[in-house]
Amino acid sequence: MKLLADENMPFVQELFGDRAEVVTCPGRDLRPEQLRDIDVLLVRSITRVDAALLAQAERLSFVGTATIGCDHIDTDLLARRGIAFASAPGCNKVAVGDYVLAALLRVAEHKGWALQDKTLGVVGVGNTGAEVAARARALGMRVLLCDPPKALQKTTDFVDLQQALACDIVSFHVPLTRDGDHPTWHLLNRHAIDRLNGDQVLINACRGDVWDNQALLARQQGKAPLTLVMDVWEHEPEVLAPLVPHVLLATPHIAGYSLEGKARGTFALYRAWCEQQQLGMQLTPEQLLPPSSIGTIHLHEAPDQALAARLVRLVYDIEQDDAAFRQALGQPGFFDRLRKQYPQRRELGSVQLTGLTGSGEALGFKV
Ligand SMILES: NC(=O)C1=CN([C@@H]2O[C@H](COP(=O)(O)OP(=O)(O)OC[C@H]3O[C@@H](n4cnc5c(N)ncnc54)[C@H](O)[C@@H]3O)[C@@H](O)[C@H]2O)C=CC1
Ligand SMILES: O=C(O)C(=O)[C@H](O)COP(=O)(O)O
Repeated sequence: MKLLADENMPFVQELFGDRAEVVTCPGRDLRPEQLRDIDVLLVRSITRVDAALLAQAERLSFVGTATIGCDHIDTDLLARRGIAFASAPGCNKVAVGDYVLAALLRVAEHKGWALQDKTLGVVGVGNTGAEVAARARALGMRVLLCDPPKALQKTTDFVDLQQALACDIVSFHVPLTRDGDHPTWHLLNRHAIDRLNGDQVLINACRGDVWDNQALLARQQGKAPLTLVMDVWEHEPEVLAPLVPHVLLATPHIAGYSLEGKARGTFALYRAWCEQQQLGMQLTPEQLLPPSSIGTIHLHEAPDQALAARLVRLVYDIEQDDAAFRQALGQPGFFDRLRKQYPQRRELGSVQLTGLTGSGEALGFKV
């Protein structure tokens, strides 16, 4: 049994190594001939799995992506060819929650805002969007939810996109889709961008193509620029460089890059593959993770916005990611290099709060 995995996927050897010969490679450059003798293919979001890539993959019986998004996989093709497929829904939703929480706190500092007076619109209320909504409520924000596919099921109160786009801060958490009843490609188009006011904040931690980046650049070069947080970019790994100086926080598609999130991603594929092979699992995700270097923090006051910002920064400093991005921008291959060499990042939940913990748990910490 031969397994080929993206080199940026941790714990593959630990999980699969006893049962398969594991080889790794850069996911962006995978070529059809490399799949000739491969039984199991494990990828991340940068590998397009389509007819061209699988043209010589005659032995392939399992494809897994250690990601939430699946827009890079031709799942119909896999089904037609009888190749089992697994993704990792929700694997890094906590990391995305941590990222957006850190972004909200930085935005508030930048604008001098008390977040409890502000409204957040969440566009796409699945695993990551719900996580973000919960963190924002813990900060005392009013949260409006926009999810037309879910609104059809009427499970809770939803607003339409126009209402969501009227919020002080709008955070996007939709899959990238180009057709169907609710396509998300350029959901934030020129028309929507033109209707926003200059005091508003937009966050994109889902897929770059959900926002029209050229239209945003035109807006940012005008009289009333928006405050932008961008983890994802149209045409990655390319970035519309002139847009970057107009972005408050710019990062290279790492919102989901906690160690825990990556471990859960690989583990989800391990579980699916074990089920397909009718094998028992030899490890749990917890066994893969080292202890957090911070450990426990004792609080003498319940976290308000300022203390929350300090606590979050101790565990995840989003400004460091932004600074690394700006420093490397323009260097050849900078986007993928930053992702490949991304420092080990732990989730807020790896830190235990004791004492006056207040909303600590809802913010994502362990209490
Ligand atoms: N930047 C990063 O590192 C990460 C990015 N992602 C991206 O975020 C996306 C969302 O992740 P999850 O929340 O886990 O997915 P999910 O599938 O749990 O939720 C997506 C939600 O979006 C809703 N939706 C679909 N079309 C919509 C539309 N036109 N308007 C409003 N809502 C719409 C769906 O009904 C669903 O509730 C993923 O598909 C992935 O592309 C996910 C993880 C990390
Ligand atoms: O899970 C997703 O969907 C993501 O966007 C991933 O967190 C991105 O990571 P890579 O697969 O691009 O390494």
